[in-house]
Amino acid sequence: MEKWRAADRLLKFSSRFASGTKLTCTIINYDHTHPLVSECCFFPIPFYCCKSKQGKYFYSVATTVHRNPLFSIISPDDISYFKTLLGERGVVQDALALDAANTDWMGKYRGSSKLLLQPKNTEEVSQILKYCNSRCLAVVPQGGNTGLVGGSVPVFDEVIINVGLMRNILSFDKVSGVLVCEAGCILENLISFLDDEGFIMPLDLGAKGSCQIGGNVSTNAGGLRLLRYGSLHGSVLGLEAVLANGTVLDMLGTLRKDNTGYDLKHLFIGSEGSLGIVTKVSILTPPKLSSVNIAFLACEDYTSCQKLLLEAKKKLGGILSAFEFLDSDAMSLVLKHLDGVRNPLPPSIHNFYILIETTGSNETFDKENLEAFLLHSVESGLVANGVLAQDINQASSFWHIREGLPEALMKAGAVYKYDLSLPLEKMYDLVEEMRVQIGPAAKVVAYGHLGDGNLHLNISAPAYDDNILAKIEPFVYEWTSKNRGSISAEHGLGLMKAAKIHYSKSPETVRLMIDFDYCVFELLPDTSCLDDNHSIICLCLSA
Ligand SMILES: O=C(O)CC[C@@H](O)C(=O)O
Ligand SMILES: [Zn+2]
Repeated sequence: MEKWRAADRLLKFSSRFASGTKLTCTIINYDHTHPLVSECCFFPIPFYCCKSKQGKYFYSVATTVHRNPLFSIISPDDISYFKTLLGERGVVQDALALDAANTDWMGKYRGSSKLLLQPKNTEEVSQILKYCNSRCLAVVPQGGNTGLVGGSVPVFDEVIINVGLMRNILSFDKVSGVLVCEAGCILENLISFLDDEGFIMPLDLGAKGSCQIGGNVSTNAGGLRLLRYGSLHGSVLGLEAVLANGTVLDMLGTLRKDNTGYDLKHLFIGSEGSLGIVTKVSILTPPKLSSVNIAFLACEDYTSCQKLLLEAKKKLGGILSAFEFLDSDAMSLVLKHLDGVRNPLPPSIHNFYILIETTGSNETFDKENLEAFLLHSVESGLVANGVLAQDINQASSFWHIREGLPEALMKAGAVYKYDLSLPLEKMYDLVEEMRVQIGPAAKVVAYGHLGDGNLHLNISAPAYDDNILAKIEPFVYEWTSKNRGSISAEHGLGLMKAAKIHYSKSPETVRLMIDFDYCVFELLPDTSCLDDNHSIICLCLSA
């Protein structure tokens, strides 16, 4: 009987979910003979919790190809209900718009939703969720759909709820620097609003032109300024969220200090929409500092990059606002595939490139400080070559090299993306070992936020190929786990890594997450559980 334990546990969990909850399940290292899992081992499978007419809960499993017939299909009555609730504009059934919403930014994950809903306020979000819950309609929350791990698109035909029409800035307090806004605000719009007010967002990332702040918060997006301003767990002072059953949770505080009980907002930051839909956010923003300086440097070895980071922290201190790196393969790729990009340090290609940004309030001092740092780094042999941006255009051309990498990779062909946190001293060992592991079949391209230990390991190949994938995984996850890294530094788990959580979280931690979610939220989030044999059963809430 031992061998049925994983499946039994799955069954036990299923009775805990609200009827209509759709889950994705992957069973790893488990006996293939159980009827439940025999056909679906090693694949994420949709898993539905249903309520029978007698009120008894049961589960039903479909393969990745077949949709579970027990799960409700959108009916004309549902459409009428949503049109009455949201108006024509809020109910999108147009094929082109749906295709865009069903497909992730990389074109790698694709759902088949027939319905996209666009609520205009929290009450509408609440009504939608209450209705979908009662009708057994699966939903998937979506922001700007810029995610890289398949977390923002439907797995099958879930109703997509996009809060993009909820884009009002509700208040801004100059003295405290607290901005309160709706979840659908585009990050770049918030950045320019704050710029006019003399403030900045503590968050900046390449996808700023289309990502939404609700999605940023739900995925705990890291980005380029984390080194200076910390993670969103520090900057987000409050939020409002709607649970799967329609309950609105008002946690929209604007206070820096509030020690009254558990700080529940933190559960929503980074929970990838699994606990509910974030509808409003209050965020602490720092004042804009007048002097921004950027240097683009080259190092010949990874040890020098690490030493340079330490020196930068010591010599530039509080004004250091970014420390990004790319290796020579990343540089070659960006030069080849992005129009108008040129190497600021011609003519030769160096092994590593570092972008250092300082942000301060004393223009003369800050510039001289960075110049002196650069000079000293060249003299001491840490830096092979370097250049300081002379104007804003040159500064943005430096940033373009780093921020343009995801786009350059897309242009180069197929790409396998890994977003890892690793101890700094080990980080580049993985890249080198991966090169040996992969051989000539693909290019291993490394870049990332060196200042906060976040490596973006990208494997670029002419086309997707299972043989290449088999060389990458589970090697990359095992390596990361062995070195006590995280398999998701800032992109989240999504569909890509929901089943891999055990590489970064202990069985006890994962089990606590699940038990907690059941007790408090009466649902299961995008997470995993372990059976008693330490096989992994991963469950990922889509509704
Ligand atoms: O392309 C990637 O792997 C990382 C994307 C993004 O997080 C970045 O830092 O540019
Ligand atoms: Zn990043």
